[in-house]
Amino acid sequence: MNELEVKNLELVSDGYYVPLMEEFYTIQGEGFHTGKAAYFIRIGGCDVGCHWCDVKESWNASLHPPTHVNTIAENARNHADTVVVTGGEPLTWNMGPLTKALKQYKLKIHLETSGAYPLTGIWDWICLSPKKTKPPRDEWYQVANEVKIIVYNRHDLKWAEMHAERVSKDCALFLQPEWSKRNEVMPIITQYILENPKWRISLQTHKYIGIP
Ligand SMILES: C[S@@+](CC[C@H](N)C(=O)[O-])C[C@H]1O[C@@H](n2cnc3c(N)ncnc32)[C@H](O)[C@@H]1O
Ligand SMILES: Nc1nc2[nH]cc(C(=O)O)c2c(=O)[nH]1
Ligand code: SF4
Ligand SMILES: [Mg+2]
Repeated sequence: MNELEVKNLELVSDGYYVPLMEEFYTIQGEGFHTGKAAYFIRIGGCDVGCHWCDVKESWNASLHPPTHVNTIAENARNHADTVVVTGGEPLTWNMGPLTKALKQYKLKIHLETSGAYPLTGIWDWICLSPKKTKPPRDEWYQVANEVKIIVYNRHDLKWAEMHAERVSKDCALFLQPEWSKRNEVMPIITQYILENPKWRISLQTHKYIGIP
């Protein structure tokens, strides 16, 4: 690490600054809230290591500028009443300060997480997307509002059921094709949902319509 990278990591250590990769106003493309306008806040830093991750540029936190949570909240308030905090893995960092700053403006705060790290922050909606390389910590199962399993092959359906058994009874259950395997896994998913209708399909609709 060079001097600048070390300095950046020092700034983000308490959660008042976060490594901000990008922020953008778009339409939620996945899961329960698909189709809803939202302001996305993408935070850098992740060492979960999914080989098919579609934002690998987010992984190295020190490449993304430490940004004060009040600046992020100020930007967000001008766009939509819902923000989606994603990454990277946002829970790499203490999410207390960022969620508190967003709440000043009465924004609804949605989270995309793997659940690999401790729960911090105040959330209105939690999408838990478990990963085999670093499975969710116990505390995430009771608070997840939806679980979204990425299906890369047939074995992921067994993996999906393991998580379905652990979430609350109101938790919505989604199977989402891994993007590069979508043509192969779509028939497997559709057949599985017809036989197991507690599951729903989640497509990455933003990729089909060509928006961020
Ligand atoms: C990029 S991740 C960031 C948030 C967090 N690290 C996580 O994995 O939940 C956002 C969502 O995209 C999903 N995702 C990432 N790469 C994907 C891919 N190649 N195909 C389908 N979904 C993908 C993740 O499972 C997660 O639900
Ligand atoms: N439109 C849109 N919807 C999304 N839902 C989850 C996303 C993510 O990368 O976390 C995402 C994304 O990157 N774009
Ligand atoms: S946990 Fe999320 S951001 Fe991290 S590698 Fe996996 S999909 Fe990508
Ligand atoms: Mg995405």
